[in-house]
Amino acid sequence: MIAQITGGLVVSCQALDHEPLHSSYIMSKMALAAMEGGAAGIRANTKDDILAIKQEISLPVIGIVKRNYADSEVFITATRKEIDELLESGCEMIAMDCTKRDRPHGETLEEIVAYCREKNPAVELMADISTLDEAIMAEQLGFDCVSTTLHGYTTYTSDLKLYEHDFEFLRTLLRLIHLPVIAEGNVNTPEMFRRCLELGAVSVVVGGAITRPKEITARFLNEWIS
Ligand SMILES: CC(=O)N[C@H](C=O)[C@@H](O)[C@H](O)[C@H](O)COP(=O)(O)O
Repeated sequence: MIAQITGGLVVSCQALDHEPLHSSYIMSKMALAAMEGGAAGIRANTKDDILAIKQEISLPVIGIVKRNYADSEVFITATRKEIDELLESGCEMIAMDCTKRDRPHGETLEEIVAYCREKNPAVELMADISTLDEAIMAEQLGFDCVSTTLHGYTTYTSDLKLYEHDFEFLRTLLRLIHLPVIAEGNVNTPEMFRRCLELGAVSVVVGGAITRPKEITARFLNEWIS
């Protein structure tokens, strides 16, 4: 999948159960619109959404399952249960939280990576990281690529945004990490997308700016109110 998305745009088509567009059918049509617009791949949440998307389009899919657990802050593909669901979805790549935070039920990241590799070695693995240390850990654990997904979304990075200081965090990863680096998180404009590729990101994942019309509407209004 990495070869297919290199130099291209991956569109994240996600709507959680509290969001207005929550529906596998709507996500499949979002994915179709993204494909017709020229996207190279799709990122999607849940087995049901991925199955619906795969019925509609032929693009490769990065699959995740977001699920909250009482005993952990990890919510993106946290345990073997989510890996099983994604392996049944037919997605080409699985993205999972690659932070050092404790996972639900005491499962470890090493165990989950080994489990997934054993069950289907053809499925590529993306490490969703928030810091440089976590990206280094992803290399040691044998992930196929890293994505900046969680930069700004862990308690210890919550005051940061990916685009700050001309994508300083992304530039640091590109200098020090040998795995392909994907830019993801708050890439909100075509200019930001271009900049990430110019800097050397292998690909860019864009979500809300394309597929979350509620957020887009609010952004327009915030411009006037503030
Ligand atoms: C932190 C987290 O839960 N990120 C999620 C990861 O799959 C999605 O909610 C984001 O939409 C995706 O990362 C793309 O980012 P943005 O929507 O900012 O372009």
